[in-house]
Amino acid sequence: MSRVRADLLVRAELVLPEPAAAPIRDGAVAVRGGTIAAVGPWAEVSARHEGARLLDRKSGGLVFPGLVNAHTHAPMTLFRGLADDLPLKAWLEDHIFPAEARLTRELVALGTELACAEMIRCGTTGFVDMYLFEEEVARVVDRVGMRAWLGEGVFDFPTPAFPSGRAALAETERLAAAWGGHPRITITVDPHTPYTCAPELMEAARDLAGRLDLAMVTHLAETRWEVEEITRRHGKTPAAYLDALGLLGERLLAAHCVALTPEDIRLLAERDVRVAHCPESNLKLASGIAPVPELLAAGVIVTLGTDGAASNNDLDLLSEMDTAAKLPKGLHRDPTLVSATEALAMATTQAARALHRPDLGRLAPGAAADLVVVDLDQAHLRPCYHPASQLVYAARSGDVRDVVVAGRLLMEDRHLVTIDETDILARVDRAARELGLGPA
Ligand SMILES: CSC[C@H]1O[C@@H](n2cnc3c(O)ncnc32)[C@H](O)[C@@H]1O
Ligand SMILES: [Zn+2]
Repeated sequence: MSRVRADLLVRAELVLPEPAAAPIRDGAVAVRGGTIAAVGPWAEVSARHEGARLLDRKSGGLVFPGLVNAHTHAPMTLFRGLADDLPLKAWLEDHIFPAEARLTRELVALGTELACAEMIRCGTTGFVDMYLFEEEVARVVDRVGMRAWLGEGVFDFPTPAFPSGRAALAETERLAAAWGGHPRITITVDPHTPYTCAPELMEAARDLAGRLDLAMVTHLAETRWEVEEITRRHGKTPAAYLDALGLLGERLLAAHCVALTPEDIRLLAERDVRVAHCPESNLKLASGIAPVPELLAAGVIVTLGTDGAASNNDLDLLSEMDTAAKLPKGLHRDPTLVSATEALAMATTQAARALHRPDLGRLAPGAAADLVVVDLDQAHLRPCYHPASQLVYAARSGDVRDVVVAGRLLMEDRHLVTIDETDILARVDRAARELGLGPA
């Protein structure tokens, strides 16, 4: 039988095609032209495919779908550890906004490259980002090879990037035209929050997203303060307020969703809004704990995000999955809530559903070739009864050995292929000193 040519063959001790699937022992993934050509036992896949390259991880390799960070602010790596142990409002208004006033395009690019290095090392292949000078984020993502959904942050006040929310929306339209058709980059419309955007700006964002058929990203119901403030201004909860403005729908990915009423949860489910749960950021800023079991029971698609590195303080989805799985167990004293499989699904298959990309989040013929190899040959990862359990409850970022996005190796044997990490670390330290934000 003649064999089909593949660009890359990955052989592994275990292949986990999707969170709830049975793992394939001595399995393989064949990659051709950025997509997956075959997944199955090595004997079958290698009988039908010859690979230009073989990544042989038969000894200790666990292959699984790449993780998607559904909510972050990548360039905020530059502000990691700058203002800890504060509540959201003081953190943002007294520390982060003043620091962001000093941002330049170059700093945003630098912070993004640092973020990409960190995320790839943690098994993340794609991320959803909202920030300032987002074109710089796009340029770095294009060069580094990750997958991303990127939106210029829209505020109702001037930022170093744009003088007004309207100007930021105009930039969004320009970005959508400039990056439309890119194989890995998708532009989104990103009004910041219900309390930093006036109703008219929210409506303009909604109209732009509808006209260009783009997804929207916003922060929603992050704190009790936000609920009180929006109720005072508009007489409604933030979710009901956005619904009255026509923003709630399957187009919207809403980050946080901590301070929700039972009616809000029903509304989000009815409108098919997608939620990016950010448990570690919510804990650190003392915002509270999102009602994830209730959202899941109502049928809401829940994904997982780290938020920015200034509120987390890392971009590690492996530890975020661990937190997401344990938090509801402790809160409700119920160990059955959010299983390891469900937590892994939030970062893979559910993220794909939330982002309207059925070709992501699983390893199957025709799916995008975004995959990760973890090295199981370590004391804290043996024995391996359930791969999903290992990934959620035991794996750490240093265990990630290889990362492939759209068929391209971005990390091979723990070496970042598309990022000069030594150079980035040196430049980041220099930039942090020059920014002069830390202690004197
Ligand atoms: C409009 S660009 C993004 C904007 O969001 C800020 N930000 C970071 N984390 C949070 C959060 O948890 N809630 C609200 N806003 C946040 C970031 O600093 C940028 O200014
Ligand atoms: Zn955020």
